[in-house]
Amino acid sequence: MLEFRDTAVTRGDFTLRADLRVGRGRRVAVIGASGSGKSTLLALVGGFLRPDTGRVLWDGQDITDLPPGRRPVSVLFQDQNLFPHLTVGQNVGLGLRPDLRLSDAQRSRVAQALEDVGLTGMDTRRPATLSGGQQSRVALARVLLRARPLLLLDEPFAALGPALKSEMLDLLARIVADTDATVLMVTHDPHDARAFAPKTILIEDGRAHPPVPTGPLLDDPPPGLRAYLG
Ligand SMILES: Nc1ncnc2c1ncn2[C@@H]1O[C@H](COP(=O)(O)OP(=O)(O)OP(=O)(O)O)[C@@H](O)[C@H]1O
Repeated sequence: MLEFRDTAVTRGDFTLRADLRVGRGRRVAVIGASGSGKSTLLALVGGFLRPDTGRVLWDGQDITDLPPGRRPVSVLFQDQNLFPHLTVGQNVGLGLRPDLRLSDAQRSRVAQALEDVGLTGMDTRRPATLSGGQQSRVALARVLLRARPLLLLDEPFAALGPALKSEMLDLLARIVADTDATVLMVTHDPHDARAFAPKTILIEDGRAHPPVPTGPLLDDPPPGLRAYLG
């Protein structure tokens, strides 16, 4: 379980507060107006920001003071962070070893991850020679290989068209179900939230609210969220 315990962080004149729990293996959307603090919430989990007060816990263990690399977390941002000079296989292999000195068994795992995301045989290509959707798959394969229990997604597929985006969300949901990962996904798109996340954390007026069922929240949104969703 992921737990924010009376957590608060201030950035400039903005303060975000969170006191909530997300169960293991749950998929949760994070929704709120622009500038409401969605990326800030994820940064507290990833360890890119430290709270001014309160604690962040994973499975009862206090991770507040752990640096990002020692947290049980992997992150997928919109900018997929693929290295252009490395091949697809190497980009994925980075999920296992940053120095890319992979054993034969690790190479097999890279090949398997590429197969899982539908990119069999593409391991020697460079990212620039792939479509946007294929590049997203490479980034997803790398995240899968890291196999961390907590997955943070910040508008990961926003640059893709609607059909491709929904295909990627389906793929992600299948893979997440297999791995029992806990997922927090920032999205501006209510369709994505409904399709992917049974529950949603609403961020409003400087507060991240405990997760509530996504459908009812979006069917009858509070005024601020209604204005934002249009
Ligand atoms: N480095 C910073 N210094 C000062 N204030 C910051 C900094 N980064 C973010 N903020 C402020 O924190 C607030 C929350 O930002 P955050 O990026 O978490 O919002 P968001 O909900 O992810 O927004 P968006 O949907 O536009 O990406 C904003 O009001 C922003 O101005």
